[in-house]
Amino acid sequence: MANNGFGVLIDKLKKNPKKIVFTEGTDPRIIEATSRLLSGTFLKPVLVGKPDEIAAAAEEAGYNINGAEIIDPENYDRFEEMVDLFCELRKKKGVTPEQARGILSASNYFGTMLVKMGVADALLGGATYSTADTVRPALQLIKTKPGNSIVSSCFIMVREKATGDNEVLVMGDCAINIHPTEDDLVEIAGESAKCGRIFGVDPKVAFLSYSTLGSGKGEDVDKMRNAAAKAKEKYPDLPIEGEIQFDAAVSPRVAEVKCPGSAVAGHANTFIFPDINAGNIGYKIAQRLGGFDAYGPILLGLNAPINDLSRGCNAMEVYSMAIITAALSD
Ligand SMILES: CC(C)(COP(=O)(O)OP(=O)(O)OC[C@H]1O[C@@H](n2cnc3c(N)ncnc32)[C@H](O)[C@@H]1OP(=O)(O)O)[C@@H](O)C(=O)NCCC(=O)NCCS
Ligand SMILES: CC(=O)OP(=O)(O)O
Repeated sequence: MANNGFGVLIDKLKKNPKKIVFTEGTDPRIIEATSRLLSGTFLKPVLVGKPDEIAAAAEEAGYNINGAEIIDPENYDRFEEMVDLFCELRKKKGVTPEQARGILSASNYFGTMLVKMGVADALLGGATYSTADTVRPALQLIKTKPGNSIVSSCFIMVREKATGDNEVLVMGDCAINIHPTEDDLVEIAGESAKCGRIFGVDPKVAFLSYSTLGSGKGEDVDKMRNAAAKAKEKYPDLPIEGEIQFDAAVSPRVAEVKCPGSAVAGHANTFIFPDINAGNIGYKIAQRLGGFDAYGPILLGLNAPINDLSRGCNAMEVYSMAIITAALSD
C-alpha cells in the first residue's frame, strides 16, 4: 500500500519495534512474509510451530527465515504458567488445567496467550484458520477495550487512481458481527471512522441500505435509518448519511437525484453495511472485481492488536497486515 498512512505506520515501528506472533508458522505465505520482515528492522516475527517443520517448510518455499523466533507449544518453558493464567481467565467457564493444556496445544489459543502474557505485542492469524477460530480466542482472552461494548472490524480498501494517488475506502463490519443491532452499527461507524483516519481518510460515513431516505420500506431500512440518526447524535462532528444506497453514496450524479444537499452523498468513503452478508460480499466484490487491495479485517475495540487474514491472502498481504497490526499496538 503506497498510501501515506502506511508510511506513517512503518516510521512509528522503526522508533519502537514490536514483536508479532504468527500462529501458522509453517504456511508458505507466512514464511515469505517473515523473510521480508526480517530484512527490515522494525518488526520481530515470532512463529508458532515445531522448529523442524518450520525449517522444512522454509526450505521448500525457498525463503531464509534465520533470525525469526520460533516457539513450540510442546516445548515451551512457560507452558504451565500459561495453563494457570488461562484457567484464571476462564474461571467462570470452569476450565480445568487438563482441558486448558488441550486447548493451548492449538496455535490459535497458544499464540493469543503469548500476547496476553506480554511475550509478544501483537498477533496475526487466519491464513488457514477461519475468522471465527482466529477471533474467538481473542474475544475470550483479550476482551473488549474499556469504553467499547463490542469487537467489530473494518477493511481498508486501496486502489491506485489514474493520477498515481491512492483511493482509500473503509468498509465495516465485513467480518465479525453477523447481525449487528442499531447500537452495534453506531459503534462500528465510530470505530471504522477512527481507523480510517490512521490511513489518511477524512471520513464521510454512509449507512448503506437498499433504500435512500425512505425510498424503500422494511425493518432493515428502519434499522439503518435509526442507526444513522443515533450516530449523528453520538458523533456530531462526523459527516454521516443514511439510510442510503451505494450508488447515491458514491456517485455525485445519482446523489443529486436521490439525496440532494447531503455533505456525504456522492462522496462517501466509509461504508457501514447492514450485516455481515452484505459486508463480506461487498468488500470481496470491490477486491476481486473492482481492483482494490483489501487490508483486513482489522479488529476494532479489542484490548490488544490481534488481526485476522482472509484464507485467500497472499504473502504481500500478510506482510502489510503484519505492519498494520503491530503498528496499532501502543
Ligand atoms: C466472532 C464469532 C466467532 C463469535 O462467535 P462465537 O465464538 O460463537 O461466540 P460466542 O457467542 O460463543 O462467544 C464467545 C465469547 O466471545 C464473546 N463475543 C462474541 N462476539 C463478540 C463481539 N462481537 N464482541 C465482543 N465479544 C464477543 C462472547 O461474549 C463470549 O465471551 P465469553 O466466552 O467470555 O463468555 C462469531 O460472531 C462469528 O462467527 N462471526 C462471523 C465470522 C465469520 O465467519 N466471518 C466471515 C469471514 S471474515
Ligand atoms: C475476511 C474473510 O472473508 O475471511 P475468509 O476469506 O478467510 O473467510
